[in-house]
Amino acid sequence: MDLVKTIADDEDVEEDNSEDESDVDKTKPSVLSKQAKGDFDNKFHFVGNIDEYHYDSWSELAKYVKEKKYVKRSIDERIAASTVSRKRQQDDDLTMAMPDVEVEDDADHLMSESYDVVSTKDKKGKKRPQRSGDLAGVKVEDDDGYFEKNKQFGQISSFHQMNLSRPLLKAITAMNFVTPTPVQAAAIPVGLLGRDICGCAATGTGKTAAYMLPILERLLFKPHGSSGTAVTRVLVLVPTRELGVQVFQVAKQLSQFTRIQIGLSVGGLDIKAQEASLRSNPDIVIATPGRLIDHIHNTPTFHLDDIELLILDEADRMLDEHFADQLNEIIKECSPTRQTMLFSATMTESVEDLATLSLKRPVKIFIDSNQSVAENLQQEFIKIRKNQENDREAILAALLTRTFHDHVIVFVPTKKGAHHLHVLLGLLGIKAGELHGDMNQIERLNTLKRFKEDEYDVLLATDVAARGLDIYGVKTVINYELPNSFQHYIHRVGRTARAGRVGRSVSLVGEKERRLFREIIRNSKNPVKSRSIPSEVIAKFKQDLEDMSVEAERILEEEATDKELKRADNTVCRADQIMNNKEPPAPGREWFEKRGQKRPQEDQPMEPMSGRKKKRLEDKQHRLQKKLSKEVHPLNWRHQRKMDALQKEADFQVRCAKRAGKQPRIRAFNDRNGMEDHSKPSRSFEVDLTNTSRQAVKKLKYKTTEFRKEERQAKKPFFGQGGRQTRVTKQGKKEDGFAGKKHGGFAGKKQGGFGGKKEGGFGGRKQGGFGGKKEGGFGGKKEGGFGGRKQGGFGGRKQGGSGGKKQGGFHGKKQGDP
Ligand SMILES: Nc1ncnc2c1ncn2[C@@H]1O[C@H](COP(=O)(O)OP(=O)(O)OP(=O)(O)O)[C@@H](O)[C@H]1O
Repeated sequence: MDLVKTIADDEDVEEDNSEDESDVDKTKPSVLSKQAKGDFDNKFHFVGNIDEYHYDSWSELAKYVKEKKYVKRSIDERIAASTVSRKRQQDDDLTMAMPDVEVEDDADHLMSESYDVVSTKDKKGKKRPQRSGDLAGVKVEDDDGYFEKNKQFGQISSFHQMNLSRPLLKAITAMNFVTPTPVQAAAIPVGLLGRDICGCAATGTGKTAAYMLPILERLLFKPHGSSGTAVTRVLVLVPTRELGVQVFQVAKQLSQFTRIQIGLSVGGLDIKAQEASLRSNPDIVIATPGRLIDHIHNTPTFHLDDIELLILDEADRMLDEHFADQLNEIIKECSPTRQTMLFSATMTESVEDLATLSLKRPVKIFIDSNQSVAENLQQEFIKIRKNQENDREAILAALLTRTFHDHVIVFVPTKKGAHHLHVLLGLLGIKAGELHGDMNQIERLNTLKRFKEDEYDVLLATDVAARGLDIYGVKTVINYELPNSFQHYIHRVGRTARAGRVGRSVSLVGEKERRLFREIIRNSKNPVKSRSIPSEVIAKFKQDLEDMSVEAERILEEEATDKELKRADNTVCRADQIMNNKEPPAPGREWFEKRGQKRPQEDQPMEPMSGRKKKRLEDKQHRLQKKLSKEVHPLNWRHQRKMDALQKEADFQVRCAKRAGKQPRIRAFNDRNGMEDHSKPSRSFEVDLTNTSRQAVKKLKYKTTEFRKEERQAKKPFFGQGGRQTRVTKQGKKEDGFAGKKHGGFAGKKQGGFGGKKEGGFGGRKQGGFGGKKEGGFGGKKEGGFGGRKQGGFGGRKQGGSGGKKQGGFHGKKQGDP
């Protein structure tokens, strides 16, 4: 019998400290073991080097980027080609001129930055603000009782005190985060408690990790939603695409040792890849409002019903960008029992309103209202005098060539300006990239990637990069011109000196920007510096740039021509597709706002509509349908329109022919048409007969004469060479007649008559009678008779007969008979 062997006292026992994981698992409660299986990556292995932990989040992003094959040469390629040919030309010139002499550049000394004068500008009579407490400048507000005070705040000084799971702590170490930043120390414990947060912290203080860590911890602690199936439980809303991509990368890095799924839904990236990702219901979705609404409406199985955590990042910017309606729509779609965290760099009134609407008894964490620049930012300013405005390019070139060589972001006011500077600096040999709204999202992301990976030394950007962008190691921010407001300035210079690192900003200040300059000085805690570049250096760079301006123009023109050609090519391709494509195009994506029109919200009861309003709406729908059918089936639509016109004409002819075959009706005059009393219409005939007053007799006589005239006219032949009557009867005055005057008639061939083509009658086109378009009789449009529009007879509008408006007969307004 195999008994368990006991160990003898003198026996040597080999020490085995390793735990048998499977045994431990068996002793664990089932929920925990399930969690362990689900959350820890079984393929995980320890690595020897900490650098190996660093996660390449760009590769994760690759699936959302659909690379297009661009035929056109990139601007960098053009600059490189030009530089090579210029250098070759210069070498040739030099060899031809002085074959054996070594040339020393006289201007070499100008390249040394030691010639620049940098002086400190001290503020008069202003004391530096005092730091108070351990975490300077951090406040937890309890202003009006709506926000609750965070009692734990200030007690936490390390991530290990926060009860975070091991995979998260490991990721934090891998990202080289040693101690939490103030906003993280304050927000993470509150977030873990499941409380709503309204956070306000300056730019670059680590807000992303402050909300992402509690999210990840919650997902690890409670792996699946209440239903047990994969559902999207966390939604992070950000205002810009770049920020979305960045938050996605941070989230990926923090969750690298877990199995948490993260999806990205931002504009400009491949929509199909996003749809595929969202259909699998990732745990976290990071989105910009517009694209998210698109997916809610158009991606099957994707919805926000199971959202447990909603994050509104950079809320002030979202409200600035007029996302308010979209935000409301999204917030309404989320479950009302969710936890919400709102973060904003500034606490504006509209942000407070949003907080009141979307948060429940939030804890307000107020670190800094972003009213000053980072403590370790060195601010420098270069004065540009009125006559020096044209020197900005030369000054920038001097700064980038002599002083700030790499990791520089230059903020330029316009997209065009950024592009122009890209070419100029490129020709000077500076490795620069541009980032602005004229580029598509893929180009923008590529530029960012190349700047982050040190392929570019300088990033020329518009304000699109001013907020939220976190690029590791940016040493200098240069403001080519100061922005419009102090807030914008803080955001721009906040791209450097982030998370405790040092940085420098250099701003070119013109005469018109002096007011903002003074405001910056007033608000700066540290003394600022003034830099002046010697005039000979500026002159040298000005000359260099001037020499290159022709080449720069040529490159820009060449690029513009290429673009134009490409556009024309695209137009031809599209036209070709439309011509060849018989199939109706696939139905467009549904969207809640189209061309400024808001889609009626399903969850709101429709207001009762008045009859006129309803009619107008129906008409509009009808018109839209017509337009749509035109867009979708252009050929069918044209055919339909022709058929409608023919049908109308045929109906009209039938009606007229019927009328022509009948004797005109003898009617009593209805005094309702005259100026009589409208209140007693029914007995007017009797009244007329019995009324023996002088006025009544006169009137009756007049009417009888008129009636006889009409009768006589009616007896005249309707067909035949008719033409318009010179003497006008009931229908017209001078030029009209019932069946056209000169060229009219019902059946004329050339000059009137039925079916005449040129000057015909019935159906005549130009001067015809019945149905004639221009000078026709019956139905003529311009000078026709019956139905003529301008000078026509019956129904003519201008000088027509019966129904003519201006000089018409029966209903004529101006010169017609009654
Ligand atoms: N605890 C930490 N220790 C060290 N670095 C950190 C820590 N937390 C965040 N960082 C780093 O600080 C930088 C700024 O973080 P983040 O982008 O989250 O700031 P932010 O407040 O969201 O800024 P912005 O308002 O500009 O978007 C990042 O590079 C991040 O890696």
